[in-house]
Amino acid sequence: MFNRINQPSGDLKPSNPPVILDLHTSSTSKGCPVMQSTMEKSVYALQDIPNKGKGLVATQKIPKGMRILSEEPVISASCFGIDARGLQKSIHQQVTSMSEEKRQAFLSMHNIHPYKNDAERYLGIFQTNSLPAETIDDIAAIFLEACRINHACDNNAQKNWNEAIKRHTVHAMRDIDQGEEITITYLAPLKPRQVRQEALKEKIRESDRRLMEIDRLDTAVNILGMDWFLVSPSRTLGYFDRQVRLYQELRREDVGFAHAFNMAAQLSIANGDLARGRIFAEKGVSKTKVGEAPQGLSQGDFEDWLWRREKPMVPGQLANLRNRTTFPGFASVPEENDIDLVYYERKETGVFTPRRHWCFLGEIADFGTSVRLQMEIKDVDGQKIPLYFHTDGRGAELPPTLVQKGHTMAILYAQSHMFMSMDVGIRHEEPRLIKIFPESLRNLLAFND
Ligand SMILES: C[S@@+](CC[C@H](N)C(=O)[O-])C[C@H]1O[C@@H](n2cnc3c(N)ncnc32)[C@H](O)[C@@H]1O
Repeated sequence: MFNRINQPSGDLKPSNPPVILDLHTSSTSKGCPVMQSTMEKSVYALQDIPNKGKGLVATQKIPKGMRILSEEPVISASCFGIDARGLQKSIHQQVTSMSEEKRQAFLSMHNIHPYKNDAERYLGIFQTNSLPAETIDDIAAIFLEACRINHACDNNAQKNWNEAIKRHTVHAMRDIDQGEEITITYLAPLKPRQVRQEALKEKIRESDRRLMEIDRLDTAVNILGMDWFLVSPSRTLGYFDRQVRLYQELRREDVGFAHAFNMAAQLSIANGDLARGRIFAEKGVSKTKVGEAPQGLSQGDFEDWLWRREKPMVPGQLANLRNRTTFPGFASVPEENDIDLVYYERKETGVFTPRRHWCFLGEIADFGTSVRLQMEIKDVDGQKIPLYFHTDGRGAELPPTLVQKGHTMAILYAQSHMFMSMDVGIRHEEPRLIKIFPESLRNLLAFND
């Protein structure tokens, strides 16, 4: 079997003087074509690095925590349960079915293994460069850009396979200066499945502990009753301070996070501290995902939108796809674990059911199938979210001709779901509630207009 794949072995050849190559053009340099990354704007370039071959170098200052790249594999293979011949065949097939541009980029990668033919050469490149691409099962993969990152013991970036979006991501672990090489560590070996599962469970337990503490702090404020902001203001302010920190630790700077700032603003203003009140209110607003306010509405229609007043539909009236109450962006769909009374009402039986219809529209930006159909979809605000099919057919019930990039999904009663990876998206379970339009979202809105 091949080397443990996240530890490419090093050979220290002297290299040419540095040549900066923009990874985001389709130009070639020294027979080394490069691929377009998923990022809008590159923050790195491929460059010759003395004694290391090539590597990625920051083209601008990269702040700590920033996602440097997010990339899908071009080749992947299981490390276990396949013999060397089977692996070689699989890699060969994948390389020969690649586009010419990708194949050239693959062939320009480093290879420390001798070879006598194409199949051996492709396998050698795979073995020299592949990275893990599966959290649970042992899949290794080639990423044309991420695999160019060299090792350092004091690495400034961290690699990670993100199971929710099925992409390899690299984040800055500290501020990286312009011109500095981006490095990761190769040394963390893949741990046995049981250890990784336990680590994942521990991560979830830790996250649950923080969420429960946030909830307890909410309860503590509720117990104070109507006059919560007058009772022990500094202690109550401490509750919100703690909530904000917990949200930061959870990396969930979303609605709850903004709410904690808004509560701190109300508390400060009620106690005459207008300076803090204003700062907290501004922070609360800046942390809130703000969708577009509709343009060009009459005063009456604007007020209807503002207060979410619904006008009764007349029979035969076509739905207005621009109506954000009925067709909300992802930031406004209800959370799965909250009972949002804007969307749900309680029936006499005690069960909550949708009080009205809503339909989430999102254009397919990308899709793939491994265990199940999964997509990356872009909503009306341009937000990209993962969509996973947990239907009985795991997405196979959808006509393949319709599952195409650029087509638009319509999902009735969509809810947001937090996956184990902490990514937030849609977990879709009911085939009858989904429809695909063979049109871009932009075209649908244009037809609507
Ligand atoms: C995954 S590749 C990294 C990109 C590679 N430098 C290239 O030109 O494409 C791994 C190879 O890079 C080289 N390498 C990585 N880190 C190195 C280091 N710290 N010192 C020397 N060589 C290194 C070794 O040759 C290793 O086999």
